Amino acid sequence: MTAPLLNSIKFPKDLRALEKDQLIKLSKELRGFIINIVATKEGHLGASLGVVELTIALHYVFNTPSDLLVWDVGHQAYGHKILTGRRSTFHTNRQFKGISGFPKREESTYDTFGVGHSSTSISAALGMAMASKLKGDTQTQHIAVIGDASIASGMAFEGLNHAGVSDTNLLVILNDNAIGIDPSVGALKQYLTNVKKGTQKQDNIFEALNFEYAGPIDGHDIHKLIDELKRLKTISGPKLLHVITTKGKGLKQAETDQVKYHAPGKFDAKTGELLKKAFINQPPKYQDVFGKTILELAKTNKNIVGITPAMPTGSSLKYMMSEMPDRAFDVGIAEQHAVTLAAGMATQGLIPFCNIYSTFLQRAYDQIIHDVALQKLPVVFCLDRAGLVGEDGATHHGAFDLAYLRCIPNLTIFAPRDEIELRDIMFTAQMGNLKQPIAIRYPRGRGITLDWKKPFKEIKIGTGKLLKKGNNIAVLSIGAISKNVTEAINSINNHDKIAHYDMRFVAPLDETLLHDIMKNHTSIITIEDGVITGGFGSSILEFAAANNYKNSIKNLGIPNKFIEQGSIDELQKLCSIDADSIKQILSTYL
Ligand SMILES: Cc1ncc(C[n+]2csc(CCOP(=O)(O)OP(=O)(O)O)c2C)c(N)n1
Ligand SMILES: CC(=O)[C@@H](O)[C@H](O)COP(=O)(O)O
Ligand SMILES: [Mg+2]
Repeated sequence: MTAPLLNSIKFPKDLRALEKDQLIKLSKELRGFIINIVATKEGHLGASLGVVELTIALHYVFNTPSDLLVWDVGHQAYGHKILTGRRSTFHTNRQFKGISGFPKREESTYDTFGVGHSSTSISAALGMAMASKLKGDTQTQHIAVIGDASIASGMAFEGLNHAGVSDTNLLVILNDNAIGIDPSVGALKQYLTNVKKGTQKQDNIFEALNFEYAGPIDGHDIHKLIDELKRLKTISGPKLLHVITTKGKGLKQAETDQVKYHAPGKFDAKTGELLKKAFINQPPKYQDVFGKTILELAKTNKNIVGITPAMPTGSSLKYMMSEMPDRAFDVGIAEQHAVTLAAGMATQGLIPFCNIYSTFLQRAYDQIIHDVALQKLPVVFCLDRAGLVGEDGATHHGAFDLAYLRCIPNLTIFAPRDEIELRDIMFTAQMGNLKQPIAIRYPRGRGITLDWKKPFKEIKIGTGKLLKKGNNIAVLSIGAISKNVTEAINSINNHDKIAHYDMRFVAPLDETLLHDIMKNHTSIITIEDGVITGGFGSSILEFAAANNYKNSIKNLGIPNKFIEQGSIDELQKLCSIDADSIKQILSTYL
C-alpha cells in the first residue's frame, strides 16, 4: 500500500512539489482525514468537505503565505488548516486549549485574517491589496474565498463596490453551493442560479461592478481549477471566479441532508450515520421553546411576524416559516437589514419578533439605536446563543449583549431563568402594552424544565423575584445562569444566610426590590453569563453608588477578555461561574 500523500505534506510548499496528477489522490485523503476527525470531535463538516479541491488548488497555485488568502466565515477552512502545519493538532479542533475552529492570526501565518462572522473577506482582502499597492508591491496576490450566502450580505456588497474601482490585485472566489446553513435566499441566489443554468439574460452583475468574471466552473475538477487560477493570476485588477461546489461533497448523507450535516455532531465515519444522542425525557432547547412559542402565539395574534437573518434552523423559526410562510421570513445573512426591516414593520402595527444570535446582533448596533430605540418602536428582539456558546469560541460567545444594550435608552432587557419565563415574556411582549422595544436574551442548549408548555402568564415589566430567602448574603443572578446558583446554594450545608434573587430585568431594574436587598444584606454577589464590564453587575454597582449603599458587592461573570473555545462546562469553570466555583466563593462569606 502506498503511504498516504497527506502524511508527506506539512506545509503548502510540500504540496507544490507534487505532480498535478497526484492531487486527485490527495483530495481523497484530505476528505477522509476531515471526515474521520470531525466524526468523533464534531465541528463544521459540510462546508469543509465542499472545498477540498478548491483548498488544494489555491495552495498549489498561489505562494501562500506570501500570497494572502482570506476565508470568509472560516468554517470551511479545515482543509486549509490541515495543509498548513496543523494536521497533527487537528484532532484538538474546537476543543478547550486546542486549535480554533476558525482561521486565527495568532495560530498560523497562513491564517491572514481572523474570522467567524461572515462576509468580511472581501473588505479584508481588499485592505491587504490596497496596502500592497501603497507599498509598491505588485507581486502579492490577494484572494478572498466567500460563499453564496455570505456574498449576499451588505458588507460583502460594500467590499465589491469599493474593489470594483480600486485597481488592486484582488481575486474573489465565489464558492457557490446554493446553500448557507439553510438554503440560500433572495434575488442574488436566483441570479446565480440563472447564471449556472445559462438562462441569465441581463449583464453579468460582477462585470457591471468592473470585475473580470470567470466561470462558472466545476469546483470539484481540480485540474480545471488549477488552470483557471493560473490564468487569473496573470490578470491584474479585481477578478471574480465563480466556482460551483456541492456542500458535503464525498459523504453521501452530508450531500443529501446538507442542513443537518453543516455541523452534524458525532457520526459514524464509515457509514456517515449520525450517532443519536438519547434525548428522551430531557428539557427542550431554548431555541425550540422560542420556535414553538412564536408559532403558538402567532395563531391567535395576527400581527406577529418572525424574522431571522439566515438562521431558520438554528433559531427554530423554521416551525413558523413552514406553517406560516407569509409571516415568517429568512432575510439571509443581513442582521442590519433584519433589524431595520423589523422597525419598518413595527411602524405599521405589526409585532416583529426579530431573532438574532447575540454575537451576530453586534453587526446591527446602530440599527438598534437609531432605527428602533430612538423611535421607541416595539420590536421584540430574541437574542439566542447569549452567553458562552462553547466550541465556536471567541467569535461566537454572546458575551457582550447586556453591556452593549444596557446603555441604550427606551430598551427593556430581560433574561429568562427557564423555559417558562421565556414563554411568558414572549407572551407579555406581544400583548401590545410595552410601547417600546424589548430584548430577550437566552442561551444555547437545553433548559431545565420538562413540563414547559404551561398556560401563559403575563410578566410585570421591571420585576425581579426572590427564589430563596437568606438574611446576610444576597446572590443576584440574571437569566439561565441562575441554575448554577441554585445548585451551588443547595450543595452548601449551612445556607440559611444566603438569599437568591432572580433579577430578570436588566432594564428597567427592579429598584424597589434592590432597595430592600441592599438594606437587608451586608454582602451582595452578582452573577451573569456575560462580560462583567458594563454588564448586569455593573448596573447593581451603579445603583448602590447612586443610592449611597455601602454593601460589599462582588461581580461574577465573564472577565473582560476574549474567551476561547471549549465545552460550556469548561468555559463556565474558567470564568468561575460554574456551580462548584460559585459554591467555593459563597463559602468564603460564611
Ligand atoms: C454575521 C454572521 N451571521 C450569521 C452567521 C452564521 N453562519 C455561519 S456559516 C453561515 C452560512 C454561510 O453560507 P455560505 O457563505 O454560502 O458558505 P457555505 O457554508 O455554503 O460554505 C451562516 C449563516 C455568521 N457566521 N456570521
Ligand atoms: C459557522 C457559524 O457561524 C455557525 O455554523 C455557528 O457555528 C452555528 O452555531 P450553532 O451551532 O449554535 O447554531
Ligand atoms: Mg453556500
